Amino acid sequence: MKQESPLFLLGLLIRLVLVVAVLPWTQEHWFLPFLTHAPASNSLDLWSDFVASGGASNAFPYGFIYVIAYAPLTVLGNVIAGAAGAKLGLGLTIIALDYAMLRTLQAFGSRALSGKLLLLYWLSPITIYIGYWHGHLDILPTLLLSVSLLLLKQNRLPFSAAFLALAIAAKISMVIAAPLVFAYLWGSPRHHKDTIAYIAQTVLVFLLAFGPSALLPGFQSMALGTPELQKSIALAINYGGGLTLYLLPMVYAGLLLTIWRIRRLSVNGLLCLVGLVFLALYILTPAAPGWALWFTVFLALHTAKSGLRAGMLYLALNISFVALHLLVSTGSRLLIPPYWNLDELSLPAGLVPIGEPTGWIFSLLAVTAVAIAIQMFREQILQENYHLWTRRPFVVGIAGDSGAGKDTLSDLIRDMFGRNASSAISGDDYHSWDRHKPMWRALTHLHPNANDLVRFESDVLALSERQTVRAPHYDHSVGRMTKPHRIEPREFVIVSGLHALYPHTLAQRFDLKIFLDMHEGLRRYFKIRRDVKVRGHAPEKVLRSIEDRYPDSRAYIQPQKQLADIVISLEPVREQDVLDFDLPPEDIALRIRISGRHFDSMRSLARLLISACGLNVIDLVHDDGSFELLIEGTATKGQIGSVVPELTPGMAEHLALNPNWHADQAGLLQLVILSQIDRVRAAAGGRE
Ligand SMILES: Nc1ncnc2c1ncn2[C@@H]1O[C@H](COP(=O)(O)OP(=O)(O)O)[C@@H](O)[C@H]1O
Ligand SMILES: O=C(COP(=O)(O)O)[C@H](O)[C@H](O)COP(=O)(O)O
Repeated sequence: MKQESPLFLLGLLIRLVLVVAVLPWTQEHWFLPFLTHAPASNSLDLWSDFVASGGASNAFPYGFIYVIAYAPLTVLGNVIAGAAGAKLGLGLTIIALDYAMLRTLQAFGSRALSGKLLLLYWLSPITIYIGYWHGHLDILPTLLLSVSLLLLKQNRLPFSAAFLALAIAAKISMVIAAPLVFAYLWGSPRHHKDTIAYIAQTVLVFLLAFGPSALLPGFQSMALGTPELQKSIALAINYGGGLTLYLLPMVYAGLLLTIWRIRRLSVNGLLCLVGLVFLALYILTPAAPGWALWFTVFLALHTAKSGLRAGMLYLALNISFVALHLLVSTGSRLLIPPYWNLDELSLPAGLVPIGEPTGWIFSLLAVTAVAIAIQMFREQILQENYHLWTRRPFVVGIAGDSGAGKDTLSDLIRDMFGRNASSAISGDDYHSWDRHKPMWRALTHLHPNANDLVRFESDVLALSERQTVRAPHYDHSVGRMTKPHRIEPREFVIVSGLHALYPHTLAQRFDLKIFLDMHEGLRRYFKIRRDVKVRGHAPEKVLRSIEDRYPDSRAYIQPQKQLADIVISLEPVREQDVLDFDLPPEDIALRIRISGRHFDSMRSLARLLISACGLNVIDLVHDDGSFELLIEGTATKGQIGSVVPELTPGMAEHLALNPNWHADQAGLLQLVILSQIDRVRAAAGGRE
């Protein structure tokens, strides 16, 4: 075991002492007799055989998943050392599963959370009470479900589905988590298409894992006939006249609707909702103490990420839970002197309560649980930055002169987030006339009046409000308007165009405003090569149009630079390279010059580019707080991708499953934009 920290050793010591020194009533009267009888059973129907041998009819309402997990060490211990060995074997199995649970929780969070989870989970009075004093075996389904959610976070969907199925096969009540997982997948752009397959895999593995037990009469009567499922409607408001309001189903439906409303839930948000569902199940039904473990793992994770107030609430919940169940649930008896029977404690007789003391304690527990639920929902769902700006798209505006690289940068951004999470709209599609119209003798494309900026602005605003638009389309290969095309609203909307930042009301709507201020010689090089080779123009016509457009560029394009959050310029390292229009672009070494006002986000990028990619990065911070960053050198796609987790840890769930990172300055531009989007995310109230 890797956890040598004092807190871990303390938790392990407490567990070992309790395993040795106390015998829980549930284990003594139910679980140990059933598990030690299993080898003697002469049929697969362990449950019928056990009852026929005089065992309790409700001793082990669990299927083969539980038997496979808990029987080996229990039976081995029984063979070696009789009842004491069986108890030790079962106790060690619970500790092993508990340790796996701790490691799974630590895998969810960053390293900083590992220490907190030792305190919040490994030393939680709830987890110790349930597993070692009350003796319930709920750690198994809880662990299986948590592993399923961790695999989901790691995008390993088939394995996640399998573990979800095993969790439900282990404990049917776990099924209430399944619709939440399915709704998360359905609302996620990166996993939407995998939802049906995930559900099918879950059902298939469940049938394989649960089927063998479910076919056995003994299991049916012991496990399926129990009143457990009835408990889910136990708390109801009866209005009379046959009208009853079932509270748990109502709360559950509300949480499911929350996922539907949020559209793009993060895994953190899903974990929070699963924890809330289990918390509601515990508070709104006469739940067995073991059910509290199901929500405790999620509350521990939330508390580890939250602050002191969450910690105090979590402590109050733990204390009230243990106090309540020491009074109302079976416990243990001591196996060492003075051999006290502690399986049922009660308050001192002299205490004259007002009402039921346990009622007061349970009410305190319920109030604490509701307070935690509200805080979790607020912090992990409402405030969680994912929700803040997945309610509306994140809109990036890119302006610049003709040939400055607007469409190229738009594609580079979409390569990071994926086409199913990003949409693009181009100002070129809003030219007022086709290429060969006589109007172009009076106006250039750079003049605002030569473009339908009213419709351009209206369509961009519609997309930013999550409305689908039918945009016009200008086909550069033929030089005229063709069939309009649908643009769906996605999480990221990339707006590029000569006048993208020109309408002030439009510029205010952008979350990130970029101006491309390409080196003039390089721009001419790129524009001539593109307009001649791709758009079919004559070289002399392109050169003439560059000159003719210069006044409009100064009047309408360049002023947009002032509105930009960041100005990006591409420059040739060797000026003479761009004079040779026949020189292939890949032979031209480029340098990126960035200027803006938010240098902090650029500082961490600069540091990473130097350390991880060995690039030459010079940063200049001016007296007015603005900065310039010069980046020169080459980087492989692998280096670009390797920088991302450290540069923008909070962006992981927004990126495509397999982002298309580019090499060299195209990849560097991707990192610059990603770090700027992350900066805006953090400023919008995000954390991490
Ligand atoms: N960062 C870049 N790296 C390499 N080539 C670029 C880059 N930006 C633009 N180009 C090239 O310059 C030409 C014009 O780019 P484009 O994106 O069409 O500009 P705009 O959309 O601003 O008119 C294209 O041929 C493109 O390949
Ligand atoms: O200046 C531009 C704007 O496009 P961009 O910013 O992409 O250069 C183009 O010349 C016009 O769109 C007309 O296109 P065409 O020259 O094909 O008629």
